[in-house]
Formats: sequence, structure tokens, C-alpha cells
Amino acid sequence: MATSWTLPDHPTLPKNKLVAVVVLDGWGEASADQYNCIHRAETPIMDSLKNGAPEKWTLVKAHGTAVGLPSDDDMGNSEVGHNALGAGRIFAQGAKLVDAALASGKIWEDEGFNYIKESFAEGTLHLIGLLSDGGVHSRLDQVQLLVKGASERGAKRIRLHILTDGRDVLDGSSVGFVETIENDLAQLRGQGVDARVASGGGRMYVTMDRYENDWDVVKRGWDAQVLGEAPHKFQSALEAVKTLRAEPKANDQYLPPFVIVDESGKSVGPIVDGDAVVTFNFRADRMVMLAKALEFADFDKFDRVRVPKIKYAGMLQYDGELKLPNKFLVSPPLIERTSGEYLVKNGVRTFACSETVKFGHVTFFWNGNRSGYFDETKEEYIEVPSDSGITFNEQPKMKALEIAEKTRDAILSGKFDQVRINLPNGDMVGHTGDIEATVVACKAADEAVKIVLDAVEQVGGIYLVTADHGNAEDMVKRNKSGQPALDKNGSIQILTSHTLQPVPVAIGGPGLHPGAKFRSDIKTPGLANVAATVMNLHGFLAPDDYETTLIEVAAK
Ligand SMILES: O=C(O)[C@@H](CO)OP(=O)(O)O
Ligand SMILES: [Mn+2]
Ligand SMILES: [Mn+2]
Repeated sequence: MATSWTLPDHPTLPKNKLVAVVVLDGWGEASADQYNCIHRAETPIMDSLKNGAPEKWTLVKAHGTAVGLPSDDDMGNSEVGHNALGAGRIFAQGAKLVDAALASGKIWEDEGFNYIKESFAEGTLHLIGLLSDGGVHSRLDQVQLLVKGASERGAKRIRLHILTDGRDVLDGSSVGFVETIENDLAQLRGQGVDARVASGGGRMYVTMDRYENDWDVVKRGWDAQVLGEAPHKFQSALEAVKTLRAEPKANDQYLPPFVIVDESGKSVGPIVDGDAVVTFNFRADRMVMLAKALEFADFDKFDRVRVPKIKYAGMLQYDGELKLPNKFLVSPPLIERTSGEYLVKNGVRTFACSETVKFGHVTFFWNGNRSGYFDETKEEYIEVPSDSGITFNEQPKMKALEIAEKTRDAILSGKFDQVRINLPNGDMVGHTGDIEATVVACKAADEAVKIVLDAVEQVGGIYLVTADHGNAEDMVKRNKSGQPALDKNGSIQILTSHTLQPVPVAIGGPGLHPGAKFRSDIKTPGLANVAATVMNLHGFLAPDDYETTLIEVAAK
């Protein structure tokens, strides 16, 4: 049936008010203690939203099944968070889709696997991706099943190119994950399969850049994975990770690239003509750059030196419009009819802005994993260039001020009905595990919110301030009773990852109908309820299949 794009009018809420949608990345709600950087930072604006009118501030779920993840033990992340915020419905996400395809065995029957399988007789199967059980970009148990399943279906030579994590999991956990996969590979070798780790490196320094912030990151990976060249050479992956971690200031996220070599010093697993390659991350943003390097004939981002003729498949397809990669093992979620598309088609002129490292979050993820404009005459997306080549604790203010100023200008220009932004600080600096820097980051985000809300005030607009998942509000690993969990040396363990905490949603502004307030009758409100809410703030009712709105209008 053809989609009817016309949204019904909201019975009471007016149209043509400017609506500012502000997403604080990695800004959850947690009890106040010294590891809660949001609590420790001076955040007068966010505090005033929370402590102001109780019916204009609420908490929503941002993790687990509320955002389409396999279970409520799964922390939230930007991809699923922004998908839910923008789409207004809960879609089974990559992690869950891969689980299902593995459980049913469908993954082995579909086109993607059969395509790479053609190389098994003569070539090597290479698997490239993030090795951890974080469940944000990939999951170790899925990789284990993939290796096992491929070997049972004819792969005789398997090479793993691993990226160490320390961002979705504790720093230092790379050693255990490498041990686990090395055990699996040793078992396979016992069964006559030539299976080894061939290369590696830390995810933030090797391969997993995003939104084209720094192609050097991808090049370092290419050199190790494809060309078999890296500054560090080891005979085993375990030795590599342990040795490189022992360097001063080393951590899993930023390990330098390494290759595994044989006794003669030759790399054991460069990618050559006739091989098959699978990038096993299900999440797109940090794999799509490598996918381009592997698949595009015309490519000028770095000198690939040698471009092997391979059969390549992604775990998922990472970009539906570019059809990239062309082959994939599991179909990605099909997220259509997003709130952004509806609103633009109903005349809402839209501005979206963040800095590079989060730019795709308020555009690509928000719009259901779709790049570009729905209607370029009504939309403007601005990317503020991020710093590259640094860890963000060195510049914790990031580009918050620039994003806020561009957004203020957009609001005051009168050219837009919606401005939508992501402020990355709490998340990006939270991931470094640097508590003092994260406190500075949270303050900077709060200052940016002030600039935006002041502009909303000036034009008589409305704001909705929320977050995509937690991070900065809890920087320590905790035991079941909520106390910091100590490691075997009796030290606390810094939490670099996202959390399971709920996130705030605050509404207000002079344009907000005086009777508008949060409902108390929604059982478990989540991020997917925000889209219908924003549509209401623009004076529309959401489509029937959207998760219900968070607000109601009391007669006044
Ligand atoms: O940096 C990233 O890739 C993830 C954590 O793995 O964070 P976010 O989901 O906030 O983008
Ligand atoms: Mn995020
Ligand atoms: Mn994050």
C-alpha cells in the first residue's frame, strides 16, 4: 500500500513553533557519587530542567529490548538509540538479527555466505572485526559460531584480523578475548583446519574510524590486514596483545597495529587474490570506511598499494543506498517512514548538526540508516569538523560551542522549524575513562544546551532535551549491590563503556502549550516514544504504528 505521508493535526497543539531537539550523547541518570561525572560537573541548565516542573522532566529506557537489542543486559548505544529516537518504533537490531540467523541456520543458506563459500576450496577466509563481547558493534560468541560454521562448511584456511576493544568492555579485557579465540582456533587446527589470528590493533587507532574523520586509521588496518605489514611483528596474538599493552600508557582502544609472522618473519595472513573476506561487525558506522576500501574500484582516500580480487561480504549491509557491501550475511533492519521523513514531507524545515564523530548519528541513524536529504529544499545538515588524531580527554570541550553557535544561528535565522543536534562530549570523553576530563566535558555540553535554549527562548520556541544512552553518569564498574567492584589487586575498575541507565527527556520553552506535560500512564517509556512526542510538538499526530507519545495536554 502506498504510504500516506500526511500527518493528522494534533487536536490542541499548535503548528509552526520552532522545536529544538537536543541529544546529549552518553548522558544517563544515575545516583550521585564521585563516579557520576554529570553530578560532579557544574551543569546548571540540565539541573534546572530536572529540578524545575516535575511534569516536564522524565526518564526513559535507552537500553536492551526497548531499543531492539537482544536482552535487557545489553547497554544502549548511539546506533540503536538514534534509530529509536528518529523512527519512533522498535526494530530488531543487528545484534538480534545475527543471533536469529545463526540460531536458525539461515545465515548458511543465504546468498552472502554462499558467495564467500566459493573461495573456500582455493582461498583463505579472512574475518575482520571487533573482538569483544560488548555487543555494540560485534559479539565474540557470534564470531566463534561464524568460525566454527565456516570451517564445517569447507573453509580450510581461516585468518582472523582482530581489533581490540576496551571501549564497550573493560580496558585490559582484550587479553581474555584473545585467549578465548586462540583456544577455538587451536581446536580447529587439531581438526586439520589451518586457522590463526593474522593481525590486530586497537579499534580507535586501527580500522574503526567513522564518518571519514581520519582515513589514516583505516589505512593502518589495511596495511596490516591486506598487505601484511605493520610496525610490530609477533608470533602469536596473545604475545602481541600482552607485549603492546605493557607499553607505558597503552590501552586496548589504541593498541598499535601488529601482524603475526611465521618463523621466517613472513606475515601469516595477508589478503590475496582468490580469498574471501567477512567484516563481522554488525554495526555500520565504524565498518563502512573499510568496506569502501575493500569494495570500491575507484578509491582515493589512501594508497591501497595492492587491491586483491576477493569475495567480500559484510556481516550486515552497512549502507543501504550505496548497497555497501554488495554482499552480506544477514539483512539489516529495514527502517522506513522515519519521523524525519514524515515531518519534512509535512513541511517542517529541518536543520541537523553535530561534529564529525557524531554527525551521522543525527542524520544517518536518525533517518533509519539513510544518508542524505529527503528534500534538500527543506533541510540543511551541518557537520562541524572534529579534531582528529587525539583522544578526546585532551580536548574535552570538543566542538560543543561551535555546534551550539551554529544551531543558535539556525534558530534565529527563521529558516527552520526543527533544529536537531547531538552534543558528543559526555560520551566521547566518557569513553576515555578520564574522570576529570569527563567532568569538563559535561560542563561544556551543559553550556552548549544553554546557548540553544536561550535562542529557543528568543524565538518563542519549544525544546526537547534528551540523550541516546548513558555513559558519563557512571564511570566505574559496580558489583550487584551498586558499589564499585574491585579487581584482584583491590583497585576500582574504570568503566569506559555505555551503561544500562535510563536517560532524561525534558520539554519546555515559551512556545510549549501551558497544559502540555508528560503522561504517567505509559508502562515502560523508552527512546522510541520520543518521535511521536516531537511530532506532537510540531502540531501533528504520529502515525498509528508509532510508539505512543510521552505527552498529554491538560485542559487549562
Ligand atoms: O564509539 C562507538 O562506536 C560507540 C561505542 O562502541 O559509542 P556510540 O554508540 O556512542 O557511538
Ligand atoms: Mn551515543
Ligand atoms: Mn559512545
